[in-house]
Amino acid sequence: MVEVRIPISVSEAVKRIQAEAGMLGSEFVPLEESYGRILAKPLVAAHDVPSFDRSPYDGFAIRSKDSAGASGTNRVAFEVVDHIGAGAVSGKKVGKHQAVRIMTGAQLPQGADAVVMLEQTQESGAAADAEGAAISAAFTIRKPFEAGENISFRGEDMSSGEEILPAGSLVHPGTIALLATFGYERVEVAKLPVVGILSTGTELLEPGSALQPGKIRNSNGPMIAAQLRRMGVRSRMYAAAVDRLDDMLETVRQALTECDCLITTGGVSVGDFDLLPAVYEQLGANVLFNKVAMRPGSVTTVAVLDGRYLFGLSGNPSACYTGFELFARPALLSMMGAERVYPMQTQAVLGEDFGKANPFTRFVRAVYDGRSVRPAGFNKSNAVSSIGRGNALIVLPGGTRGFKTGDTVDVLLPGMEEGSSVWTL
Ligand SMILES: Nc1nc2c(c(=O)[nH]1)N[C@H]1C(S)=C(S)[C@@H](COP(=O)(O)OP(=O)(O)OC[C@H]3O[C@@H](n4cnc5c(N)ncnc54)[C@H](O)[C@@H]3O)O[C@H]1N2
Ligand code: MOO
Ligand SMILES: [Mg+2]
Repeated sequence: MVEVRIPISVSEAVKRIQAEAGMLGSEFVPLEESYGRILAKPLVAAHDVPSFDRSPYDGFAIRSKDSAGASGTNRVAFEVVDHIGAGAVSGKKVGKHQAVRIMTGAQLPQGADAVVMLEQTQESGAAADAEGAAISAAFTIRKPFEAGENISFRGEDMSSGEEILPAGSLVHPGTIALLATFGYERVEVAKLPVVGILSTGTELLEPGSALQPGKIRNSNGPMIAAQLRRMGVRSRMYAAAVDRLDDMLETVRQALTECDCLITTGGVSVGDFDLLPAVYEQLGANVLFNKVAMRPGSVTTVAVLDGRYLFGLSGNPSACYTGFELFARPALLSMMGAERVYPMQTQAVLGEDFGKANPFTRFVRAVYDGRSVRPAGFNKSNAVSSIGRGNALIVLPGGTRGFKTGDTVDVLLPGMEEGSSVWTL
């Protein structure tokens, strides 16, 4: 008798998995190695940014009150008493009708409360500064300035003590800029899970091998390694396992002593050589589910043993890809305390009819161009082409109807950093 499995919804599957996520703890890494990691602590501003009032323009720092009454017919003149670039601090205090020639980023001199852009002045009386560079000794303006005009104020970006990012944030290039701003040489980030990958199937050959009758090359193993890498996690690749229970059990047992999580592919369905169900049983693992109301990947099985996840992804490549993004990735991110564990979602206009109805929720490998989305070709569970061509997954809820060109559909965007091929703005 073939085992009858009861399918659960995708969201119930995600919920059961997420409920099991244990935290991995944290470690310190050098700033330059923190890219792609998850912050273990909130990032709090250690000082005001900017930490001094500064000029946002190349121009002249003046006292605004001296500009009162300036107009096209009544130009007001200033004497230039100093000349500073960013990094320099003027020792002068700006007095009545005086100005300091100041470049973008330089600290505002004492006494000044406004900056006149170079373009807003008419310069006269050329002279030279200490280094011999030409400066204008005087200039006139034709409009009054308000106190605070053209000033980048201390603390306007961030004020000391303010929480800028919560714990669980992904360290992206902008985060690196923040960390550097506050002088972090080392950053406290979540430990990375050690993730094992075991491809199962007597039919599997390594990518370097010539094809043989009845055999195929193992594409799931390298694919999962890359899916992990895309989220900053390195993997431990186990040699593909033939479909023999004792060997497989031994490899899985070994892997569980070395890894926080083991991802297997293949052998989770009801076939005579689908041995993962027996492996889970022999290990005494707690199987969270073994059937999900989704296509592809309905046979995806997830179990836990001693706080370790066992992801039994389907052997079919499209199902394997989808199962990783929907189930394994969020779980691994939760182990790292990440804030945003689920794939980026959007909605788009369907660019092609999708006639067939299906009672299960479908995840169709697709190409998304920023506006519309269309299936990426041959789209069966065993397809490799559509995962290779696609950059998105169309989500078609289960039901009795098909979908038409122009329908608005939900879209998942794994690997957002890959970007778009068209400029949509
Ligand atoms: N009688 C039934 N048969 C099947 C059912 C079912 O419910 N009843 N489910 C089907 C569905 S749905 C799927 S999906 C597959 C799942 O199969 P398994 O997860 O058990 O995986 P395998 O049987 O090992 O392999 C399936 C398929 O994928 C190829 N494969 C396996 N590993 C890899 C790899 N590392 N790289 C590339 N391709 C791989 C394998 O050669 C098979 O062609 O079961 C259906 N059957
Ligand atoms: O699990 Mo299968 O991929 O639904 O076709
Ligand atoms: Mg099978």
